[in-house]
Amino acid sequence: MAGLNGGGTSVIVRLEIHKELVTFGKIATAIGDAGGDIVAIDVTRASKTTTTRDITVKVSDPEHTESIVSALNEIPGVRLINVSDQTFLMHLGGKIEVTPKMPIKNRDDLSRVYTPGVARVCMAIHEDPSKAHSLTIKRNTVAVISDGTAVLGLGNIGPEAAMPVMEGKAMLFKQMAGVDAFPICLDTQDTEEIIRTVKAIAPGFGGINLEDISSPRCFEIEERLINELDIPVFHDDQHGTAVVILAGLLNAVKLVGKQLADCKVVITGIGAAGIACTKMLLAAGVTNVIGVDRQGAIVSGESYSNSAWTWYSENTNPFRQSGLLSEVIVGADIFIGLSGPGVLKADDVKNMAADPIVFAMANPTPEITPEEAEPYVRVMATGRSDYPNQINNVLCFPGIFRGVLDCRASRITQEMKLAAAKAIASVVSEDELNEYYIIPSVFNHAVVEKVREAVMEAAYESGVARRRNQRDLQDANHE
Ligand SMILES: NC(=O)C1=CN([C@@H]2O[C@H](COP(=O)(O)OP(=O)(O)OC[C@H]3O[C@@H](n4cnc5c(N)ncnc54)[C@H](O)[C@@H]3O)[C@@H](O)[C@H]2O)C=CC1
Ligand SMILES: CC(=O)C(=O)O
Ligand SMILES: [Mg+2]
Repeated sequence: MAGLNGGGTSVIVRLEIHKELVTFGKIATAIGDAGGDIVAIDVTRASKTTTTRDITVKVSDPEHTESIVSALNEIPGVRLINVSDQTFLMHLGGKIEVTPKMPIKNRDDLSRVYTPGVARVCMAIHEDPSKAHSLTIKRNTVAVISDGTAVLGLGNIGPEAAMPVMEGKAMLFKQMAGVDAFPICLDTQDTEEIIRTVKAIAPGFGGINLEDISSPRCFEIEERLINELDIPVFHDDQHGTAVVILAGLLNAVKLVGKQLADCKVVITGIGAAGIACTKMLLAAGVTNVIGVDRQGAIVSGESYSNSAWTWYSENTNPFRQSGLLSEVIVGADIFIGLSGPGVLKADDVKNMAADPIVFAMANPTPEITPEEAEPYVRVMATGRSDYPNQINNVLCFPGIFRGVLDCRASRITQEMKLAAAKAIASVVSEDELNEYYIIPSVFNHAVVEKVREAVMEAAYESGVARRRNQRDLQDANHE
């Protein structure tokens, strides 16, 4: 099982090879024997006696790299010059940049994009602030904001360490949906200060994507910002995840011939994602949801210091099942993991109802690996890109923000989220649906467009869209 490095990591090994002492075949065999998979070879320098080659090798984790390096070090005639990790190389200097939309070629251009010409545009916005949507980057720009307290499943690693994830989200926003996104990591974990700061920077943005902020603080932060700002605020780990889980489940239950509303669902990790996912399932008609955190199942009648869990205990687990995950999982149709590595055991899957559906979504290491679950599971999904059925909020946030920016929605309603889930599920046709394909690929271009359309439609229906659509404009012309 690949660890933090992820299954697709590769390293580039630079070797100086003494031609008379060793053949490349011997080197390739040594790498192969150590379990490395050579994916590319480049000659970077050659002389009469030596060649220098960059060999790109797929590895599973840092220990694997070590064993390949020691195998190479033992070959006479080979000198190891350098080992570089491609993942780190892709992060050198960060992953995104700001580029102007037009060049400033002369003084005339300068006087338009900057002073004095810009002043007229400033005053137009001053007189009618809604013009900021059409005359500034606000129209197409989202802030991706984290305090670094719940970064992936890595925990409270701080704002600097959270940046690579936020930059990654910004890349995905742009590549998938053409949305310009700024990664912003705050050096405060104080709820009031976060709310104040986000409100203070909001004028330049058309939407706020909160990311990797730990629960229960994330609930208050999001709720207050939704109520106090007039642009959509969306905590991706809650709602993006819940939308994609529902999309996956709609297709998974279809495949196994069950009705979602009749299923017993056990969710482990009752934090940001677990609570939002539960709310989404309740909205979709599921009644028997049991939440399990570190101390066991959440049951009504118990007292919880976390107010979100008090709500949870009053609205879930109708049969008041108590105990550890291994107890409440018995007879469950669906397991959803939003907690941490290795929480679900193969025996637990064995004890589920027929045709078990397991979504083990902790990142980067899931609650159970597909290999462990394989003998007993019918449908298996993870949050990772190196296994089939990747349930990841990247299937939701680009399309949902594309939709809300395009119709200038003031908020994202439950109807818009349900519409997004159904849109994602609909990308997988009846003919295509199978155990290894319940959710479209992240690279399926149909996803963003379908989510955008469904979200805009629901926004108009919910009355939160502020930009008149074509239908309204036609009606207005006929009035
Ligand atoms: N695949 C995807 O798209 C997404 C996956 N996730 C993953 O879900 C996990 C949780 O994320 P958040 O809800 O944002 O974090 P969070 O910090 O708000 O909540 C995590 C919850 O899991 C509980 N937990 C941790 N270890 C546990 C264990 N061994 N047994 C039972 N409960 C345990 C914690 O007590 C906490 O209540 C992370 O691993 C994250 O990477 C989160 C969002 C999206
Ligand atoms: C995917 C994601 O947002 C997370 O694991 O936190
Ligand atoms: Mg996240």
